[in-house]
Amino acid sequence: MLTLERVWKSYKVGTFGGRELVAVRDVSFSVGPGEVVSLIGESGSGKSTIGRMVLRLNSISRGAINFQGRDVSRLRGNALREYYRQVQGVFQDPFSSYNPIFKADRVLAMVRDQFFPEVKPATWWERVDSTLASVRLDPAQVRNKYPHQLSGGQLQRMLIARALLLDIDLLVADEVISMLDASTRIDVLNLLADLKARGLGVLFVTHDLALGNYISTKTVILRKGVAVEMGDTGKVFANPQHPYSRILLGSVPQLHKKWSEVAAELELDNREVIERCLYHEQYPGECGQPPADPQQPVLATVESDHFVACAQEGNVQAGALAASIP
Ligand SMILES: Nc1ncnc2c1ncn2[C@@H]1O[C@H](COP(=O)(O)OP(=O)(O)OP(=O)(O)O)[C@@H](O)[C@H]1O
Repeated sequence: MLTLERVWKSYKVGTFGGRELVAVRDVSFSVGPGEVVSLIGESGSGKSTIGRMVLRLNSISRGAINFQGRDVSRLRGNALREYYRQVQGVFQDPFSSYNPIFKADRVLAMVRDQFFPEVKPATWWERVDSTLASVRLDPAQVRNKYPHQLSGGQLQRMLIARALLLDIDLLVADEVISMLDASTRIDVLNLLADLKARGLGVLFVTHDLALGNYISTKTVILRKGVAVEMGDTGKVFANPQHPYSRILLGSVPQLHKKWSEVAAELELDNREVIERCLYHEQYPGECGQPPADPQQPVLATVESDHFVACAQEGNVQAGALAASIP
């Protein structure tokens, strides 16, 4: 359904945009129907940039994102409108996604006006009510409310309901859980599991390993814009191969640990001697050096549905080395 093929993103930064920051480097993966794919990584690893490129909120510097066989960056007019009917995003801060002066009713009416003008109002409102009920919202309680009269969890579920009304195929869920309180978190997580069961694909952006492990079928571990390891969630979590993933996933059982503590350990790892590079056991070349053949795959196979990058990828040294787009 959704495929990223060797996607890069660089931002112009610094005074007058004189410097380039490579936020995403040569990342490829796919999301199929009924699949939840977690993008996991620390702050600044490029997770949101990938989500935003999928939603066309950021352009792609190199590579391609295809949805149902069509290059997303080439969609225009009706084809683009149809894309947004099929692919929607929900973000961390549900408050910022609403116009504060629009009641929920008005937002939901706009979906009909924009995408389904042929549906009769009575039929539309029946559809709205059953969709709200399906995300465990009481239509009578939420439809006539302004955003500030609803809780974060209710707003988040409203956004998911809006996406469902569009009958989407793919949801980009960017840190949708982080701002919610504990009981609402479980609700929204269970809702995402329902979506998976209905056959929707979900790109689940998170810095929370336990959440990623709980919800996803596939995991992509990002560091400094590089996918250092990816594959079937069970396999990646049970048998991590990249030095970064090993420390990162080694911290999963210690759920009390703060991200900053894990990050401090990871910085230590940068100075560790890398004993084994599975990637270079499969492909010729030297760790940390760009391959002679740019077409060479960026990940080696660990086992079926489980892939790993060079052990130096994503490290400080390698990041500096590959700072420019070829
Ligand atoms: N519009 C922008 N202009 C310049 N640099 C940007 C822009 N957006 C993101 N970046 C940079 O790109 C890198 C990746 O950012 P991104 O937001 O994708 O990371 P992230 O993994 O989602 O982080 P977080 O979990 O903190 O949201 C960071 O170094 C960030 O500072």
